[in-house]
Order: sequence, then C-alpha cells, then structure tokens
Amino acid sequence: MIAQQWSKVSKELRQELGESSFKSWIEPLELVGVENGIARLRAPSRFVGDWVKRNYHDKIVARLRADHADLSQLEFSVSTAPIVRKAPSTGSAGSRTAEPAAVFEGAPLEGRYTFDNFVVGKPNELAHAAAKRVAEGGPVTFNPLFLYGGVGLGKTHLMHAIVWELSQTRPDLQVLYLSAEQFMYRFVQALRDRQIMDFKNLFRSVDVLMVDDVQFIAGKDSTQEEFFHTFNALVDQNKQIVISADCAPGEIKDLEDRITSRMQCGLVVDLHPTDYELRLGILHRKAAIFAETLGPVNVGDGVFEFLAHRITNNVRVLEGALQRLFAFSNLIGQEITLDMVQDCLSDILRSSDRRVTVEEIQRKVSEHFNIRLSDMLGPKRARNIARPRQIAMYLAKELTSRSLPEIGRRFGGRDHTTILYGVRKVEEMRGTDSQLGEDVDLLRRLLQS
Ligand SMILES: Nc1ncnc2c1ncn2[C@@H]1O[C@H](COP(=O)(O)OP(=O)(O)OP(=O)(O)O)[C@@H](O)[C@H]1O
Repeated sequence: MIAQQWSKVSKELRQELGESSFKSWIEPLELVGVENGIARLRAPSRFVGDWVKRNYHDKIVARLRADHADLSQLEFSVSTAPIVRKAPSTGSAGSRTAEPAAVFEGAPLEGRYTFDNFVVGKPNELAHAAAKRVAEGGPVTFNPLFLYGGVGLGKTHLMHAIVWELSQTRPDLQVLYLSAEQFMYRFVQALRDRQIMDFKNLFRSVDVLMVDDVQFIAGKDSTQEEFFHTFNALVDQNKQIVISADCAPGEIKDLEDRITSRMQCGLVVDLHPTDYELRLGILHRKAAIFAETLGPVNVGDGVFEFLAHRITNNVRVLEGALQRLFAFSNLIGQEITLDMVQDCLSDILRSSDRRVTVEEIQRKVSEHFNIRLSDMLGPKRARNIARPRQIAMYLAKELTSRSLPEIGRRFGGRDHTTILYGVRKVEEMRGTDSQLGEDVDLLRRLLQS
C-alpha cells in the first residue's frame, strides 16, 4: 500500500523534476510509513535527506496528501546497517556461545564519514593517526581513545570512520557506536522495563564500545555510575573504548572524578581548530563529493580561497556554505563566482564577521586564571598576573584584527613592543609548556564558540 503510494508520487515527481534531479534525489528515497500527519522516509545519507527536505518538502507533502489528508510534515532517517548487527550472548559477559538475544542497534552511520573523506592537516593529524590505529583492530595499545575538540571539527566523522573501517578490517568484532544520550536512554529504558541485567550483559560483551559526546552524561548520577561500571568491565577485558567530547576529560563540568581519571588513563587527543590550509583541503574534498551527487559544477577562481579565509570556526558551517553554493549553481546552471558567494552566503558571511573583542578576551582570560581584570590591565609584574596578561595579548593578536599599538592601548596604554614581546613569549612557550598550550587552546575555543 505504502509502496504503491510512493511509486505514484515518484512517477509524478519524475515528470515534474526531470530525469537528472529525479535520479539524484527522489529515486534513492523509500517511504517507510505515514502516521499522525508525518511521513517517514528513508534516505541513503543525511545529505540527501537534508537536501530533499529543503527543496522538495512541499511538493512531496502535497502529493502524499491525496492519500493522507492530515499530512503536514516529512521526516528522514538514514538507511544504514545497524552498527552492532547481532546482540552478544545473554550468558556471562564475554561468552559468545549463546544465541543472539535481540537485535541491538547503535546509532546510524553517515556513509560519507570515512577515512577517505577525512582531510588531514596539522590540527588533526594526531587524532587521525590514533583513530586509524584503533581502526586496524589490532591489540589494544591505549584505552580509552579520548577524542575532543570544538563544535564541528570532525569528532563524529572520525568515530564513524573507525566503525566503517573496522567493519572491513575486523568483521568478526562486535562494534557498538552510540551517543552518550542514547546510552542514557537505553539505560533508563532498561530500568523501566526491569531488564537491567540484559543491558549490562549487552554492553559488557561488545568488543569495541564507542560513545560520542560523553559530556552529555555529566551531572546524571545513575547514568554516570552505570557508565563507569561498563567502562571498567570492558577495560578489564582489554576491549577497546573510544570516546568523544567537546572538551578534555578534566574540563567536563559535573563529571565524576573517578570517570575523569579513568578517561585520562588512555590516549587523550585534541582536534585543534582548523587552519587555512586544512579548510582549503576540506573544501576541495567536499566539492568532489557534492559533484558526485549533483553533477559537476564550475567553481570560479578564488572562491575556495575566499571561503577558507572567511569561514573559519566550524567545518560544518563551511560545508553548509559550499553545499548551498552547489545547489544554487546547479539550479541556475552557472558557475560559482565570487559575486554569487556574496549574494548567496550573505547571512553566513555576516555572522562570521562577528569578531571577538579585546575586552572579551581580557575578561575570559582573567576569569580562567582567576585574576582581577584591573590586574590584567594594571602594572603588576608577578608571574601569576603577567603570564595570563601575555596570553590575552597573544589571543588578541590572533583573534582580532587590531594592530599591535591598538592592542597596547587596550592593555592600559602599553607600548606595541610590549605586546609583541608577550605574543612571542606565548608562541615560544606553547611548544615547551603543554599546560600553557592547553590553556590557550581552551580559551580560544571558548572565545570562538
Ligand atoms: N578534517 C575533515 N575532513 C573532512 N570533513 C570534515 C573534517 N572535519 C570536519 N569535517 C566535516 O564537518 C562536519 C562536522 O563534523 P563532525 O560532525 O564530525 O563534528 P563534531 O566534532 O562531531 O561536532 P559536534 O561537536 O557538533 O558534534 C561533517 O560534515 C564532517 O564531515
């Protein structure tokens, strides 16, 4: 019934949209069900789902209304294989002899998040290398692998890439990938259904456990407790754990100390904010991917360079901007030019114009080091004041477009040479003092978020 309805709608859309758009966007979809005014469709990737929603939502809804008068909305899920295809045994943890108890699915995987599609540069090379090592599926050398970094810097991409690669290199392994939110949801569900033993057995018998956005469980006492025991049980069995978070273990507020220290026992790797070269590489790679789905599009001189220069804080935004340009160029059949970029992305470019101010930097750095703002600007030379002041100078130089004399004026009327000295000092110390390096990275992230 549903299949027939979808086939009728597809046919009509094929006529209206033409063969090429139909093949790219409509043909790969599957109508899964219609309920309570919502039609659920399955798409081969989030990209296709987002695109169809943005461009063809109303057309699809209007046609489906012929059979479902109350329909008002489409919802898309991604059609991917479950990550753990069969449940581990119901017997003691680790035993694999019993029949599967139930199908136990992890979060869906995004097909494009592979190692091939992950562009490696200085800011993420360590995270990439560590993820690759785990994906080989060899003996566990560090446990857990803890990946952290700011919004949209590729943590989830790397996690999915590990799962995809493990499914090739070690198809015998039970790999479970899920978000910390899903972990909590399943835990609560197991408590409610009095199936806590099943829950424990399932989680304790996977070979690789991957939990995304672990900061979510901070402050949720029972979930943390259960997570701690699951974590210990797997580590004791020498099973690999991979965790991601938006900051380092010690910086996650309201996370129990014993969990923090467990996480610090493994390899903790930071995905640093992207630099210009990495952003340029990502744009080229993403353009190749979009071209595969949308057909080739001409990109004019300087467009990639302009985008890499202007959209600096979040790869997700950069990717969204490029996707929008591809869509527009495809619709009007013209190459992407710098003029088109200005027209099409004015909102994104405006918001990326939001510059951090020197005053914001001074405030944040003072708070971070627990010193008074008046001391930051005043004459005191004690190390516990002078070092944060130099860090603030360094960040002001890096994150604002102010000149050294202008920065100097905002630091209580200091000379530009003092600012230059402070900037150089921090640059130099970042290579030798890892604590200082971490402080600077954290502050930069806070200021740019
Ligand atoms: N180095 C990279 N190469 C290719 N794509 C990248 C890279 N870094 C990030 N991306 C892309 O940026 C987008 C956001 O990445 P992802 O979802 O992995 O970020 P995240 O760090 O998990 O962010 P969040 O904290 O919001 O969950 C994805 O589409 C991803 O493919």
